[in-house]
Amino acid sequence: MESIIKTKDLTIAFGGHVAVNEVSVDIPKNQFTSVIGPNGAGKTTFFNMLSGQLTPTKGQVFFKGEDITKKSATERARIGIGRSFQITNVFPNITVFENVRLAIQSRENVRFQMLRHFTKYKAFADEAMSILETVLLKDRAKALAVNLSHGEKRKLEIAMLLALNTEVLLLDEPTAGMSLEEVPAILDVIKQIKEEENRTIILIEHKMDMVLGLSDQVMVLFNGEFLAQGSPDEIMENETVQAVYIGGSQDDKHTSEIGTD
Ligand SMILES: Nc1ncnc2c1ncn2[C@@H]1O[C@H](COP(=O)(O)OP(=O)(O)OP(=O)(O)O)[C@@H](O)[C@H]1O
Repeated sequence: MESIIKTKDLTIAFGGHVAVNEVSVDIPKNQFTSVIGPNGAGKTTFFNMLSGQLTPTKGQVFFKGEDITKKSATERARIGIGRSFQITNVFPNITVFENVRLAIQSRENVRFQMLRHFTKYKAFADEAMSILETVLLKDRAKALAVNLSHGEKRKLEIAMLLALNTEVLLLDEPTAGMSLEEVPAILDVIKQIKEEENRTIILIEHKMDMVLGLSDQVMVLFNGEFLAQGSPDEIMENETVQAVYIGGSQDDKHTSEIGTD
């Protein structure tokens, strides 16, 4: 299987604490890979090193064979690695539509300077509406971002990530904090993206049922260490994974399935 992202001995320490320890993995191209592991396993820290928000203490990140370890998050977005925006990147006092349109415009400005004439504006506007339709947020296009529910804000984050139009989408717990009614809608969105677009999706998720239903590949981290990688079935059958993660105490199990953040 062709890999798109590769890590070699990826390590980061905060003070004396090693949060990610010598993780070497291949993330397959055009596949859906989920990163799972109990709270504090190092999932978000690992993601931050893929997206360029954090610089590793040791080790390397490769994208299509190129060493990108020293590239900034902006440079990585430009070459094709996009990460779901935190809500701080959304302008609260403009509409949902305008947020997405501006994200598209910023993407285009990054690639080439363009004249802002009406046809270009219309192309951006049409694309923004199409993305909002994909993420099931078209009905809220005219709402101010500040007035969205938590679940709608997560959808807007995904919309803005799609607006970047990157080859790789990094999604960090897209359903975190959502109400139970909102989760299926966002699952549909992710399924739709997976089925319709030729993209590599890498997702951090606590909800095991979601991971198993959506993923082609699952990667397990535990205490900052790489534990296993394989198909959902292989991961479920892996005895080490069962011992430290799935078969943990009821409290651990609850935490890993439901998530706390
Ligand atoms: N900036 C930081 N400074 C110090 N310690 C950090 C920092 N970021 C993460 N850590 C520590 O690194 C470890 C891994 O954290 P990380 O957030 O990556 O785990 P996680 O698997 O994403 O957890 P969760 O599922 O709870 O989000 C934790 O022990 C955390 O406290």
